[in-house]
Amino acid sequence: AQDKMPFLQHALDSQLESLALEQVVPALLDRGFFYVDHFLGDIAGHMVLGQVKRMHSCGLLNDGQLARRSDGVCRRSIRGDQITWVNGTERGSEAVNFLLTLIDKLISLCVGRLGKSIRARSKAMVACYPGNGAGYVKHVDNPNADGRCVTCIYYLNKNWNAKEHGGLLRIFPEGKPFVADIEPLFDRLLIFWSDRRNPHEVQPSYATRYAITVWYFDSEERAEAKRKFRDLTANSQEGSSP
Ligand SMILES: Cc1cc(NC(=O)CCC(=O)O)nc(C)c1Br
Ligand SMILES: [Fe+3]
Repeated sequence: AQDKMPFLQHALDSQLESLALEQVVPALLDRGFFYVDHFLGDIAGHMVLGQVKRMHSCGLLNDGQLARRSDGVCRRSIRGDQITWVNGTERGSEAVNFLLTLIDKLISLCVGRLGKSIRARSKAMVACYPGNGAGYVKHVDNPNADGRCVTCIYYLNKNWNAKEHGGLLRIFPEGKPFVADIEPLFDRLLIFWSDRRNPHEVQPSYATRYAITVWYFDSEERAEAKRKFRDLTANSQEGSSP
């Protein structure tokens, strides 16, 4: 089927393959995170940005869901992003879908060498920090083996200047004497282990800050997490019946 593939598609695939094998895998194994600029290229990148802006302008991005405290106070300051979840098949998210297929290809090219069996991912979370100084407190994406093993974030912010706009993603690599400050630049793809190796925070943002995140599941860990969850709810059922 290779010879049937148009030249461009073939060239694209081999570019992704060398990105995966020569850059992503070594960086993830050595440092635990990696980012690449110009992932889609200007034209496709702008198409994704346009679709995200349209989602934002038609009010699709709601305030990030927060577990309400017992006193009902919603810690808006903890998480200031507005989000929506897309799977890419919705009308108006075709460019987002194209992005997701490329990230899927890139990750699938890496998994063999990462010693992980990644066969599934979350839907895509489209996030917007409105630029009112909101950020996201330091946290670990997957602190308790819920199955998420790799976090991929695609940034969409043209002419971002952290000195003026803040909004840095600061990663605190576990056990390392340094932090990594990553600017949320247009057409930048960031990949990192979702577990305790990479606590991270979004510093207060003073301009509109868009990002699209997907989480890839390690199938063993995911199955184990589901089993634990089933037991948990099963027990709680027993507990509740008189
Ligand atoms: C919903 C949700 C969002 C995020 N987002 C970030 O960490 C921000 C990354 C960035 O925009 O640079 N993390 C978790 C663990 C959950 Br859950
Ligand atoms: Fe996070």
